[in-house]
Amino acid sequence: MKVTIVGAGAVGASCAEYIAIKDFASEVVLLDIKEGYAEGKAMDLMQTASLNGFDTKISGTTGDYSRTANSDIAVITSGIPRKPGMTREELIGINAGIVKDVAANLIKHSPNVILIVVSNPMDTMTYLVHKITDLPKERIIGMGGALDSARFKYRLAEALGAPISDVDGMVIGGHSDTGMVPLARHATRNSVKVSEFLSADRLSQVVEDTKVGGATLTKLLGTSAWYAPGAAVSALVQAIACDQKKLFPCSVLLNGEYDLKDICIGVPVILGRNGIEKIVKVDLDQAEKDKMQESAEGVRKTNSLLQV
Ligand SMILES: NC(=O)C1=CN([C@@H]2O[C@H](COP(=O)(O)OP(=O)(O)OC[C@H]3O[C@@H](n4cnc5c(N)ncnc54)[C@H](O)[C@@H]3O)[C@@H](O)[C@H]2O)C=CC1
Ligand SMILES: O=C([O-])CC(=O)C(=O)O
Repeated sequence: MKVTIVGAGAVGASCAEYIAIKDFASEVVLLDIKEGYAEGKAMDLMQTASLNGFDTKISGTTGDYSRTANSDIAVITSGIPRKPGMTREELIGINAGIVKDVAANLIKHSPNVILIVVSNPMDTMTYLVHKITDLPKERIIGMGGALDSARFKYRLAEALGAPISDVDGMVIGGHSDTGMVPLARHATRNSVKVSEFLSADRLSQVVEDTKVGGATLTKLLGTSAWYAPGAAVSALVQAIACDQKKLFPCSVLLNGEYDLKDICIGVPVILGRNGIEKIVKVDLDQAEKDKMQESAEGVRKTNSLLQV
């Protein structure tokens, strides 16, 4: 199993580290445009192999896509992150050009690749990759919901005073400060609805804290987060590589599902060796449906800025 990660920055390197530690891939190639950067990150990570006990071979290259040839899975983490006070949508001007170029290069050398798009604004970048490539839609996956759901579980556990392993919950919708739709009505503590433990006010605080999860960390760190994003990407890569048939919310191209068409937005999917193996329909009530449509409007507004 060969995995390429383009963009050896904070998220790309974190993702490579988690993939290596989980030890399911034979090879990880890091590629960056900054001279020597991917090579340096790869060497540093390889020097953790004997300490962390993995056999995954990690290598780095400055811009040589021939080294990525025949990748099974490729992750796009190239592009600029936001600074405090910015929205993800403001990154579109620079990141659209980068993602376009990177996706074309990856597919040229690995026509059978499954692409995971991470660069922001992620739903729009995922849509862009659909527009400019002819990869089947099952092989283009945007990562956002897996991370947002992990943050939702963190906030739920905090409010409940419970261990995170007791908590389950999912976030669908757009990966943006206003567009996320945390499914609070469906969240559980060991099968019991969280509304049995939390007041409506406390639960809506959890929802709001979840939606601004990325912005909160960007303010604290001066740039956006990388550990949880890297872990979330590695979980998707593992689900595909190991044919796990796991369910994650991912940004995928919809054709009528959730009453949406010609848009990439977060919905629950089953991930396996073929990429997106199924889009899962969750029963939403009217308020949740309305939030999903509102979220889609926001994503469409950003999509309209694309020049494709
Ligand atoms: N979808 C999600 O849930 C998340 C998305 N992100 C996004 O991921 C992206 C990366 O974030 P960080 O790793 O923190 O940024 P970073 O600045 O640490 O790393 C980005 C890397 O991309 C490289 N790069 C730029 N243009 C390139 C090109 N044409 N080819 C190859 N490499 C290129 C840069 O040299 C840099 O090393 C950002 O757009 C950020 O907003 C970050 C966290 C979560
Ligand atoms: O907040 C950001 O800009 C990066 C990101 O998408 C996240 O951490 O959720």
